[in-house]
Formats: sequence, C-alpha cells, structure tokens
Amino acid sequence: MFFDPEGKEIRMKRTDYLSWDQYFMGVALLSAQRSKDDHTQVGACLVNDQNKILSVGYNGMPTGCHDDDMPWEREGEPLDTKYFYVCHAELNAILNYGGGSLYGARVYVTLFPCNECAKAIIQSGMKEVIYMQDKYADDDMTVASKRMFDMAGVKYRKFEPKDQTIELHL
Ligand SMILES: Nc1ccn([C@H]2C[C@H](O)[C@@H](COP(=O)(O)O)O2)c(=O)n1
Ligand SMILES: [Zn+2]
Repeated sequence: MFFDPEGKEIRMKRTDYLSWDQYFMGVALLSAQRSKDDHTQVGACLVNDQNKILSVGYNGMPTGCHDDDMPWEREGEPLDTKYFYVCHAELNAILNYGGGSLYGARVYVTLFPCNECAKAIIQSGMKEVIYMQDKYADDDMTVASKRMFDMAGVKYRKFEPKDQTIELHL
C-alpha cells in the first residue's frame, strides 16, 4: 500500500488481472481437465462479441457411452480405438449451446480444430478460432481445416500466453 504525505492511502489501479484471451483460454484449459482421454485432453470455450461465454466443452464419449466401457486406445483395430467414438471438444461446445445462433462467435480451443470440427465451426457461423497448441499441424486434417477456414473467412490465431501458468486459488 502507498500513502500520501498526510497519511491517506493512495489507491493504485490493479494491473495484474487476466486479459479476455487469458480468461477464455483459462476456461478452455480448465474444461480440458474434465476429459478422460489419457493422451490428449482438449477444451473449448465459445464466446460472443460482447465477451460473454456461450458454451464450453471437452473431448469425451457420447452421452450414454460410458467412459469405462469405451476404448481409449490410439492404435489397433479401428473399432477398438477411440477415434470412431470420441466427441471432440469443439463439437461438444457447439452442441452444448442451447441459446440459438452462434453467428459471429469465436472459439478458444486448446488444440487446433480437426477438419470435422472446422466444418462445424464454419457452418455454425463462428468467425474466429484462438488456439493454444497445433501439434498436428503437418497432418492432412489440419491442412484441410486451415484451407477451409481461409476460404470461409474464419480467422485463426495462436494464443500467446504471457506466463506459462494460470494459478487457481481455492
Ligand atoms: N481439435 C481437436 C482435436 C482432437 N480432439 C480430441 C480427439 C481425441 O480425444 C484427442 C486426440 O487424440 P490423440 O490422437 O492426440 O491421442 O483429442 C479434440 O477434442 N479436438
Ligand atoms: Zn475435431
């Protein structure tokens, strides 16, 4: 605390608050922590142009398909891997939204959208993707996503964290 010569407290404006990007990516990261995927946890947070959170999601098995009864393998017989079954974070966030149109919204996602989610993002009218990781950048599905985003006028940019940690004090 600081005081003026009369001993009166000088109030300082707080500067250590989260930016909108940090806040929404923080929500996406927290949502990802709900995923049972032992290899890649993904979280997504949909936000409107007034910075209101519309929906969140994470990668998980469809409702009624119990996590413990489903395969989480990455390799092997296709039917015995997770890929045919798991619902991606972005798609869950889109489907979890019960409020009408997502036109003009942006999506904060911890991993760059695959081609299937890219289609859903475009078709639901969202206009911007802010992503954290792009670990499958060289895969055809990501190349296809970027090709579609470019053609459809959906902007995408990498989230650049100021710090590597977001602290939660409970
Ligand atoms: N944008 C994305 C990309 C992937 N996912 C999900 C789908 C799987 O659960 C996992 C990827 O598994 P991996 O091949 O890395 O073992 O992430 C998603 O939700 N959104
Ligand atoms: Zn996807």
